[in-house]
Amino acid sequence: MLLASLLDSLLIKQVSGDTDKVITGITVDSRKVKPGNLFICLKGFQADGHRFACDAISNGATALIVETEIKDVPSSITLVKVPDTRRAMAVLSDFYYEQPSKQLRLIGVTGTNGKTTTTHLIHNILNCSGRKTGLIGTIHMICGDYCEKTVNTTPEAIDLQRYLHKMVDDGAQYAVLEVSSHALAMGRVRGVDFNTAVFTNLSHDHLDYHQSMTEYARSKEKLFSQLGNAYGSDSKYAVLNVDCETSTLLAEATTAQVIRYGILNEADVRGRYIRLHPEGTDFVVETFKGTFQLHLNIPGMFNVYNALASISACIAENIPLEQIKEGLESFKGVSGRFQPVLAGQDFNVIVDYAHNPDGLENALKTAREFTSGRLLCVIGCEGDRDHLKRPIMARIASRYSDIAIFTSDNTRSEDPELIIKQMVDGVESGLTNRYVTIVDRKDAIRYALEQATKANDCVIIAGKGHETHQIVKNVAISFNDIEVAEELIRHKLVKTR
Ligand SMILES: CC(=O)N[C@H]1[C@@H](OP(=O)(O)OP(=O)(O)OC[C@H]2O[C@@H](n3ccc(=O)[nH]c3=O)[C@H](O)[C@@H]2O)O[C@H](CO)[C@@H](O)[C@@H]1O[C@H](C)C(=O)N[C@@H](C)C(=O)N[C@H](CCC(=O)O)C(=O)O
Ligand SMILES: Nc1ncnc2c1ncn2[C@@H]1O[C@H](COP(=O)(O)OP(=O)(O)OP(=O)(O)O)[C@@H](O)[C@H]1O
Repeated sequence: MLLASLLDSLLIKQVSGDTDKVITGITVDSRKVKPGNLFICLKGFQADGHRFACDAISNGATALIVETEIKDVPSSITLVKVPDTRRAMAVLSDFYYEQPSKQLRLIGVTGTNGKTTTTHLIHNILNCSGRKTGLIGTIHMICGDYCEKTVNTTPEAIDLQRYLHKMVDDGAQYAVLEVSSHALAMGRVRGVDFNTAVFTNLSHDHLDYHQSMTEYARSKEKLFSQLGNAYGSDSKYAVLNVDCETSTLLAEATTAQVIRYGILNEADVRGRYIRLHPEGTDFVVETFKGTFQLHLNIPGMFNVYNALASISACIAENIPLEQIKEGLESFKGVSGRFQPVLAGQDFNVIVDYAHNPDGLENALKTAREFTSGRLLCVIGCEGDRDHLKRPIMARIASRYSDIAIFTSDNTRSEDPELIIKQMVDGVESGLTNRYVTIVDRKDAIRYALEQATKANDCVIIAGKGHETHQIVKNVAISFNDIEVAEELIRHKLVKTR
């Protein structure tokens, strides 16, 4: 694309140098620059991208977007100064990739918990009903047979627009996206034209980044206030959880039509007569379009909410109820979300991605529903992330399980022992016999599995779900809870036979 026409999309800029040149791609990472690329200098959390301008030029960048002055730039390099490079990145990427969100029906899902599950449910319903749909989220970006691992829940604008463009190229009609609060606060989805925005819930998390729950809620609000603003166009829907009080704020923030779902309160889409069992859930779905009986293959009350959210989003998209039911009933779950480990043992082992207080409490309460024996919980708290949730999560783990094993989880630059100590501080005084501390995660899992002796015992390994690494001293080490548990169970079985 010609640089001059790309720059037309930016309202405020100061340009020096030639704009009559072809841009071969846009990037924010000097290490990924290819000849002819436009390099955008972003101020990050650890580094300032302006510092890498020279590296970008050495790797072949022919134009730079900057926010602050940089010196010694060769005259052959076009320099474009803007007030905010992050905003410019979103606008340029949207334009460079031919505004793909305008060519797809886009459903965005936000909330503290349930984004990955709900997006996968919606994705399954739409694809099963013959509507080609792409997905972008914490685990991966998928479109048809194509799958790419993702780094962030919601990618930076450049990657996000590239993924959407690929979906358009592949003939997708829909895209379903996880929209994190970080992404909303940083403008990663600026200019993205959502048709439907879904809210799951809001509870304590990410307070290292958002500072307060009010600020956290305000960033979620952006998705709903943005609805209908970008490109205007036809009807937009806000799908809100009526049992979560933040929904009131979101309903006030949006001009879109609201569809409310829930269990406890009156709603447009409501779950009734719920029967929970270890392998799943049965319930009746009452909607303004009709009522149907549903069997879900994923357990837990929280998954009833996720299903209701996905039903509401699909109703907003005019999908017939029979097709919604079919898509939900054929859904087998998401990797690392309340995933049973089946390695020949007679007790239950579950790997779950619960990594905040509400998620952990839900996971433990769900496990308790079908555990008449001992419930053991392996749990750690991440380093360099929200310190405040550490004692709360330990309190929940020791309250709802018979033995909580406090261990490490992506400790990053922090001392694992110190994180565990901060967790222990949260255990209620009467429950100090309910926990042990084992720093090494594999040893912690081994201990939990050794404690499970009866068929009605259950081990829940929480926090890392599908992840395939542990970040220790800022270095990623290969580690997967499911594989580790399987290996240890087989070893235990060999020993006991
Ligand atoms: C805190 C945060 O959001 N960090 C994100 C950020 O990294 P950063 O700011 O540290 O980047 P940096 O290392 O300071 O670099 C600054 C700039 O210099 C560039 N650079 C850097 C080095 C170099 O040699 N050359 C170069 O050009 C970088 O590409 C970047 O543009 O930019 C990276 C690239 O886009 C992101 O992958 C990274 O997300 C990290 C992995 C992260 O953990 N983010 C979390 C907080 C996050 O965003 N989470 C939410 C989900 C939360 C949830 O719901 O659970 C998400 O959407 O993922
Ligand atoms: N609706 C819900 N309400 C509360 N907890 C939930 C809900 N759905 C899932 N959980 C819990 O949260 C964990 C993570 O679920 P999921 O991956 O779907 O959420 P997420 O919002 O995508 O999380 P992240 O953005 O961190 O990836 C699950 O393993 C489960 O323990």
